[in-house]
Amino acid sequence: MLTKLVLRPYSLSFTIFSPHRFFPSKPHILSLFSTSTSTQNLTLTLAQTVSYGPSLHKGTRPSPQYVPQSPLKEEEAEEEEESVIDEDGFTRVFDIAALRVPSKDCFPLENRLRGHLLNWPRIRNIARVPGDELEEGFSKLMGEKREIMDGEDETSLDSLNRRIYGKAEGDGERLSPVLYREKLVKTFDSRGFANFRNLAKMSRPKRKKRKEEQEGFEGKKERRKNDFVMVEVVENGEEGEDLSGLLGNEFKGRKWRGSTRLLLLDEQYADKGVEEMPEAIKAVLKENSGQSMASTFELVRCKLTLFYNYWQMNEILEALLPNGTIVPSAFETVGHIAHLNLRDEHLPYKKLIAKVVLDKNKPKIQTVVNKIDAIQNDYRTMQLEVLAGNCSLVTTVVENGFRFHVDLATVYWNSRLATERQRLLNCFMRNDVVCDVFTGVGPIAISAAKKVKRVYANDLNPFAVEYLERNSVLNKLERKIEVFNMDGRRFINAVFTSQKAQSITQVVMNLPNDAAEYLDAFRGIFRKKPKDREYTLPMIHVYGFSKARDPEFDFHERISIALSEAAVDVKMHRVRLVAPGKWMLCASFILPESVAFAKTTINL
Ligand SMILES: C[S@@+](CC[C@H](N)C(=O)[O-])C[C@H]1O[C@@H](n2cnc3c(N)ncnc32)[C@H](O)[C@@H]1O
Repeated sequence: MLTKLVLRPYSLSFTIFSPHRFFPSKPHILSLFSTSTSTQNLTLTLAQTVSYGPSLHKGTRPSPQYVPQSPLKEEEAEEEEESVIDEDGFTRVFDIAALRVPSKDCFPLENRLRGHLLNWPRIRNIARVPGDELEEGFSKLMGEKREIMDGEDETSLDSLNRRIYGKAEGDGERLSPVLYREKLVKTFDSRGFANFRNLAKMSRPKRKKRKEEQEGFEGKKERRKNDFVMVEVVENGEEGEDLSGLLGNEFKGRKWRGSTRLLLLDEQYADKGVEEMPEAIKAVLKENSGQSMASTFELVRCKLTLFYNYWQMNEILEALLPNGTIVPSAFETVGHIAHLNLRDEHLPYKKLIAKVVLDKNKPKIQTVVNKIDAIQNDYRTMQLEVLAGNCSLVTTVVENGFRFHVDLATVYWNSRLATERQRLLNCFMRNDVVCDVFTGVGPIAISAAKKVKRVYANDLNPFAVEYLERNSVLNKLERKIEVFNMDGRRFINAVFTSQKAQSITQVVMNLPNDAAEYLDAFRGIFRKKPKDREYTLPMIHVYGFSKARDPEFDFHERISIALSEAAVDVKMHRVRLVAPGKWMLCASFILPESVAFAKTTINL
């Protein structure tokens, strides 16, 4: 139990501090956590002592301009048209240590230091250092430089110097633009502008860059759209003056290092010096410094920034929802639609929850809906409210290799029945003829059509029938499916009193609320047929719900009553628990001869 508390540090801080940080009134930008330094420090201290890995309650916030906002009252939340999440409020900066090494040495070292590297979810423990990539030709020269340092070849040093410093400008190679700028900077003094008239122009940021800077917050947002992590080296101020104004941010610091990589070290080494590092790291540094006079490995301090995109859905919702609220963690998906089933306590925050679900599951999820009411109508369609994303409820679902177009506004679909449909399909043989009485958009009928001889598929809902026809064509099975649009009882009567009856071997009745009561339609269906001939009596698969203590017994009773037959040999299968104590069952049995040839029939 203690561990659970420890893993949820936010609950500690929420209990201790005022909840006013979570829900602002208008404007509708939702932020989290107070910025009060003492609060933050205490939160950090608590969090840091109790958990490993990144957390919204650890690290620091990058911007000091954060303004705490007043709580969002429930009435206001209900009025809310659209929730906008303050994504910047989720940015956290972590101080970590890293070994900066030449890129070519990186992978062997990664293997060697594996146990000491940062092991945070979704964070690569190797990071690039922007702006230190080296041109191919130049890296050759760098190679030569090392040789020279070992005292092997002096002419290469000359060539390198000429290239870097323009020592023999005019007689040497042309300087690269970067090196040329570097040279200018070195010779720049208070009279610099007189000597180098173009220098001011060169150091002025390009128009596009300037525009981005002016846009500030907006510009940054654009840059971060798909980013979730950023690693920056914290340059040592003593190393040299900051030339970024002249040379651009990429050339901050004057040391030219060539292509390097950062091996991010475990968070426990964040503030440790070389002496406090584990032996493995010390050994690597020692070996390297022994190899040449200028050590190429160095221990550096880094800032690792995690953005809104990094945090998972539950982390964001835990931070945003009031303390004690159960965080909605699961949802069903139907094609591009995420289907929530929110509790009453979530309703004031429904748009906010939907926005997070959308953000965290894009691009697969494009629309987030919530079920407004229990399914009550004849067509078993759901009353849905679109909470986020596009409003289209028409989508395409792929199930067991078949594609189905569905419009959740007008037809029934339940992805949770996929396994059951597959189980049923496994019961069918090549020679079967299947009769699907409550077919919907055809998930059973269409997949069966691929396997069996023929399918008769029926539904009362004209929209479902339209989609069934479309889906038959979409899956190139329209020739094997005959479609009907009538009430289930009439349909049973119509097919079993026609020539088709001879061939039908399987009947599927998937309308769990009422299907058992439709079984009376089978009474007397063969009564007009000569008794001396042989008939195939179909296997019926009928679905039903039961809340009884013995659901099988209860459902069996209902079937017997509907068939007016005391004992029926039934095979029961529990499909799934649809609610606490409520089972969905499938009963399979061969239609009893006494029922098929009964003299009494129902009135249609
Ligand atoms: C639970 S859905 C099952 C659909 C399909 N078998 C599936 O697995 O997705 C029940 C279907 O029965 C249809 N239905 C409801 N009452 C009906 C009736 N009296 N006659 C025929 N179809 C009916 C509904 O329109 C709905 O498509």
